Amino acid sequence: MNSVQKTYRIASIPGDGIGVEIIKQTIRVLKRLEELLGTFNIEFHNYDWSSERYQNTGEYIPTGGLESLKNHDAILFGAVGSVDVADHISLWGLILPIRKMLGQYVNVRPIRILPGLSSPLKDCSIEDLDWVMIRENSEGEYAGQGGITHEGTEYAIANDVAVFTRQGIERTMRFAFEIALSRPRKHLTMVTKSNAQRHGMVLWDKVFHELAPHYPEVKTDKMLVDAMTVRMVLKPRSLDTIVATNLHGDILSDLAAALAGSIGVAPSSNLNPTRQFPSMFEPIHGSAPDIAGLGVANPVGTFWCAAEMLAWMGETKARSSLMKAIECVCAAGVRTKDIQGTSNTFEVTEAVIRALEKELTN
Ligand SMILES: NC(=O)C1=CN([C@@H]2O[C@H](COP(=O)(O)OP(=O)(O)OC[C@H]3O[C@@H](n4cnc5c(N)ncnc54)[C@H](O)[C@@H]3O)[C@@H](O)[C@H]2O)C=CC1
Ligand SMILES: CC(=O)C(=O)O
Ligand SMILES: [K+]
Ligand SMILES: [Mn+2]
Repeated sequence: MNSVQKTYRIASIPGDGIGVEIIKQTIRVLKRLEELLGTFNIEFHNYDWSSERYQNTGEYIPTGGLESLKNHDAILFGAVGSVDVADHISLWGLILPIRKMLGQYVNVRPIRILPGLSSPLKDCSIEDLDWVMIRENSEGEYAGQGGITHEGTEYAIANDVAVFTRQGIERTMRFAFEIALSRPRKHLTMVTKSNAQRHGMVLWDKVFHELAPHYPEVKTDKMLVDAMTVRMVLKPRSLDTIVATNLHGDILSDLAAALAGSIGVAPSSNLNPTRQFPSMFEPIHGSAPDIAGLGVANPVGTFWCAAEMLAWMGETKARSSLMKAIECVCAAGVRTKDIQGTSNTFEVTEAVIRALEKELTN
């Protein structure tokens, strides 16, 4: 080992359900990649923040936990959610505080049809679906403001207040314009529901139209979210980079993943573009209680996350090696059931490790 090599400190938070299974396998892949390349070291620090921990101790994140995360280069996250804990408790106990408190204000969700996979859309080729969704990740519909009055009575009244700030919108959109600019087609589609929601969404539209002239090379258009679902299904090729609010981006990215073959292959990067605090990389899917513990979860989305994490840390060669290995394994037909295969999580992982070995030891 070369002592001047860069060592990355990665916090790993497997969480719940299949999160535990896929993070374990992703760490195996990253460790092998580190050995094969020999150009950097990765130090993993495991955090047992889960619903089980919550049930035992009353908290997901212990006192000082968020501070300790800050002392890392990146965070690798699985999923949170358990049948034993209400979903709003688990989300607000773990994943949402990390995104908010670490300033991870954009969620970048690239999606395309990996080699060997197919879209459920008829006649949709690999070239037809290649998108990056930029989701606002710290406010909007998931701001967390609201409350309930007369709880438990027939007069119960509850509200969730969506919060849109000019700064929050603008920083997300600038990021989206930059991503659009970096892609060959330089096309950005902005999504809202500014016909029915007449304040926050209208501000969102306004900021977009103000910023567009500052990016003259980027072709822009605007969609209402309902019609956007139709366009994604019927005219996938007409889309490239997409920017949407927290809720819309959440929903549309699950649809995007399904259109590209499976929710199990889709990655997401919760980025703090200022780099003041670490960014967090997690597959877009949840803890999948219906298949948890069976060893059949698709690990590809989390492997792709690991590739994005390496790129974020500047390891572009490691990223391309890992993506190549993932694509090779998908193309060769070593796939889990959700993408029409018969292999399990471990077998797909082994195949990716073998592909890396083949690629990097010649
Ligand atoms: N960021 C996070 O940690 C997220 C957490 N959740 C939580 O996860 C729990 C389950 O949520 P659901 O709505 O069921 O969404 P989900 O994404 O966990 O599962 C939806 C469907 O996709 C399948 N699926 C998901 N990932 C897969 C993979 N890697 N391989 C093969 N199949 C896969 C599942 O088996 C299930 O049928 C809930 O508690 C929810 O709150 C949901 C989304 C994101
Ligand atoms: C919570 C959730 O569904 C997501 O971040 O995608
Ligand atoms: K996740
Ligand atoms: Mn989601």
